[in-house]
Amino acid sequence: MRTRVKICGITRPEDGRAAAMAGADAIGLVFYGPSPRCVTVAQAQAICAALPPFVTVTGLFVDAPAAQISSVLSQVPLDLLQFHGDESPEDCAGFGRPWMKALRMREGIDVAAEAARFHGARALLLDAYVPGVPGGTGERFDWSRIPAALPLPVVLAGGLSPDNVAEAVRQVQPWAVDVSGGVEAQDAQGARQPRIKSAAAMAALIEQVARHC
Ligand SMILES: O=C(O)c1ccccc1NCC(=O)[C@H](O)[C@H](O)COP(=O)(O)O
Repeated sequence: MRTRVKICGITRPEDGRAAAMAGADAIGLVFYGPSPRCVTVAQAQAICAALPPFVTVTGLFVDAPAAQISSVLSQVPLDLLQFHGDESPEDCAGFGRPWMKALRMREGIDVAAEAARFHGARALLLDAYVPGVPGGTGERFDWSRIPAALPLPVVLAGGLSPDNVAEAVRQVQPWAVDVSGGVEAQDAQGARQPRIKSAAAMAALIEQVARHC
């Protein structure tokens, strides 16, 4: 099975296109105000317009009001919703669109029970738990905590980069990997630039996935 790749936190049309050209299966658009990667509807529309076909556009929300999600859905051609907060299964299913649920791997979480609870999801996205930061943390979690047999496809997230994604794919064999900070551009001091992706890093990550899945 080929492991799919989603590049999350795209904020610029050229980065969406570069992700697609590098072979990304999906991109993520963050509709969460406090995120440094948040996009407006107009920015999201421009990114979508720049994409070739067959790239899944995912809209990410964190405990957003239903009216906000509906408003975005009426203006942006999202293929998939990603719920990254404390949404209930009913909240997630309320839009008539395919969706996946992010689980932050806090101490003691029962992933199998959560999978049963969110059985209507297309996938479970497993991400690092960092108190106070819902996502895009750049942190890894202990992949051995993922139960071997889950009833839903697993999207592995959290601190992945071209340097560790091969190990992640070998160890976890997820349906997909989801990467944000690990493919961001860096400034002269090596600090990540959250609104800019590195085309070279995206290509390197996708090549690593292709070679090791
Ligand atoms: O990217 C964000 O800023 C973000 C903010 C709030 C909730 C979720 C967010 N990102 C979700 C993603 O799907 C990321 O790809 C995932 O958390 C992994 O991020 P990273 O560790 O930086 O690769």
